[in-house]
Amino acid sequence: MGKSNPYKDFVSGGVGGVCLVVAGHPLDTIKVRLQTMPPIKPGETPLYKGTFDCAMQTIRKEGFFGLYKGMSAPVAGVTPMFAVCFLGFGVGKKLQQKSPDQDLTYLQFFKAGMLAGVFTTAIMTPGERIKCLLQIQADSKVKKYAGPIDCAKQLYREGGIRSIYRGTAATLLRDVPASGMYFMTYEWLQHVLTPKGHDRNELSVSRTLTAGGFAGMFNWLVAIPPDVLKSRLQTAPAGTYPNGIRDVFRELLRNEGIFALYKGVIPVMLRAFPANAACFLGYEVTMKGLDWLFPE
Ligand SMILES: CC(=O)O[C@H](CC(=O)[O-])C[N+](C)(C)C
Repeated sequence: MGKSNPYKDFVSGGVGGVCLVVAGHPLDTIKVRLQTMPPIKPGETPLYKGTFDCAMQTIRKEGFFGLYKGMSAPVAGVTPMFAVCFLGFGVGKKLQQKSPDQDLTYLQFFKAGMLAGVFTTAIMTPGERIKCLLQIQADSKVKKYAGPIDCAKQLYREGGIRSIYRGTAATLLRDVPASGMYFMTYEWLQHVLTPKGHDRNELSVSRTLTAGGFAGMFNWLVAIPPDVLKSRLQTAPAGTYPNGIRDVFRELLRNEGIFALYKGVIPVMLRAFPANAACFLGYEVTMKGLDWLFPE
């Protein structure tokens, strides 16, 4: 990414977000279902044996578009969220530069990414709460929520704005370090993959996809433990965890052990690469188009 312009960052980030959702939602559904399936007692078989089984059961019972359940909420939420995220990253970079052409260190990119994580929380938290609740409604006969708007209304009726924003601390815990990792990895790989004597703006599609895909995977390496806690907190009935994420963590350690923090890691990683490769490609292509239409 070159010099940042807040308007262009915002628009290109939004396009990146749409690309990310379309490429990644099916595996996100599997991830949430694996993370929130009921714990098994000795002698019982788990609801899903793994990623493949969860995908097959979903397709068999709900059709292929069962994997796309709850997608309208992320498209509506992820588009502005990625717009704000890339805007936040641009602001974070600008705040650390003494002149617009000054190169940043990787630590500075990490800090700019952390700021992006803070920027996105106001949109991310309700979006994730609604998305997770819709994704775990597997059976259409016992559907509690008709869709994202209905879900938001019911949550508001039940517990006001606090209910809609349940999981804010968990979302910050996930996204601040993860966003730092995300942007730092992308910047680093772009630098590494740019051939000597060339400009990073000339980077090929395949190299942009590679840098974006790995940025997504490194983001999730950091994000997945708080994400497991967040998904459980956001989908539990009201009052289950009076002390929030700490209670979820204690319960998880007691009942399932530390490795449960990496539940759903396979679908997360399978989704992370294509989704974020698509996201950064969407961002870069849009940015190039905007630079062409509105040169600085
Ligand atoms: C945790 C998360 O939402 O990660 C985003 C990438 C993805 O795979 O969805 C990146 N970011 C946290 C920067 C929004």
